[in-house]
Amino acid sequence: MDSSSADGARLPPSRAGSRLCVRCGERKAALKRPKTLEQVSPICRECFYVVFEDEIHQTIVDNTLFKAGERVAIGASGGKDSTVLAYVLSELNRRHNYGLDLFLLSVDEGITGYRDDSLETVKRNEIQYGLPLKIVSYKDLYGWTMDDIVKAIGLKNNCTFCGVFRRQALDRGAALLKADKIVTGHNADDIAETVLLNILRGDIARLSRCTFITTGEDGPIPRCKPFKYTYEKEIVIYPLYEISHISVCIYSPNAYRGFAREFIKDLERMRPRAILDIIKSGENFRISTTTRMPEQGTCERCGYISSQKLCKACVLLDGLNRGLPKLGIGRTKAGPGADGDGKQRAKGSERNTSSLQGKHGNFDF
Ligand SMILES: Nc1ncnc2c1ncn2[C@@H]1O[C@H](COP(=O)(O)OP(=O)(O)OP(=O)(O)O)[C@@H](O)[C@H]1O
Repeated sequence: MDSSSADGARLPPSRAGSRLCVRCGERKAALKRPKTLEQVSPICRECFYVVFEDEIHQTIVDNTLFKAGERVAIGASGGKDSTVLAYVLSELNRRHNYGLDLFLLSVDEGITGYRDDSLETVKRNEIQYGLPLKIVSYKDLYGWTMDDIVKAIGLKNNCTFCGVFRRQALDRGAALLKADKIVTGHNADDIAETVLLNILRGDIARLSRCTFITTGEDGPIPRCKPFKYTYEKEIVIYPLYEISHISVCIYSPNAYRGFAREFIKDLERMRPRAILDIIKSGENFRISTTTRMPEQGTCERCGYISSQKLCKACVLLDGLNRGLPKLGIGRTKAGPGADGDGKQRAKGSERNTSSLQGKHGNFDF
């Protein structure tokens, strides 16, 4: 796979041959860990695998992410993060006897030339890792593919639909699997970006929860992020063998998140710790007691978690089915789920946390 984005991690050949790994002191150093460039570098490949996996195990243990006997659905997109997550989690489950039943769960958004390709990767992973795979599709769940939605609405707001539907589709797929938890491949870079984006949008509700390693404990199925402290650059250089499918969604304009991403990459180049520090800043934000937060309830129509009378997915679907696809797009004071008179559940909340255009339509996970 192309690891060029992990710039600086590999030692140039001349220096690689000349130094021993600072961890084992035996093998030749092969790379500088992107996360700890200055401190514990350079190390050999074998030691890199060990520290990479050990850190994830430690994150799982320190945060009590799982209990023995749980059924865990791995959100598997076929991309690098979730592919590495599926591999590492199945290894750690075996090695440390977590006692988990692991499943791959994929959402087929119906994006021709993108998701159909990456689903092939997930199908290969099903065999390679011996994990049962469940695929749920927007077409089956909502009657619309993303290709249909883009035809109806164009490229501008399509990420909003995709993000909202995917979130719920993962919940629905996990319910079909009778899963106790969903894990996703969101990594430290993703979380740092989301902290910044929520600050830039003044979205206090999301800012307060976007650094949580586990979310949705009050919802149908909690979600957790075992890669919360794992750097993207390390995920890129980790794979023991080729991950052939890395592609970018053909419908994602991605502009705003793209700026945040580039900004964080620049900071990381100057100071690798910057990513962890941004996450820490997000964690340490204290919300003023006068800030009223949205009240969590359930959607009157489909029963899914919602801070409005109707959940965002139902509002968006309503618009699509009524030929008014823009209904529910945008951030209105009344909010998409508000009833006719604009009444919300979030009494006087500073901001309605409805649709925010972003990588996945909002800056939540
Ligand atoms: N279509 C999907 N089906 C199942 N899970 C998904 C899907 N899309 C995203 N996810 C989950 O959400 C996580 C973050 O998704 P995102 O689209 O931000 O991709 P990413 O950061 O490029 O991750 P990946 O490399 O795994 O695609 C993924 O790692 C995966 O766990």
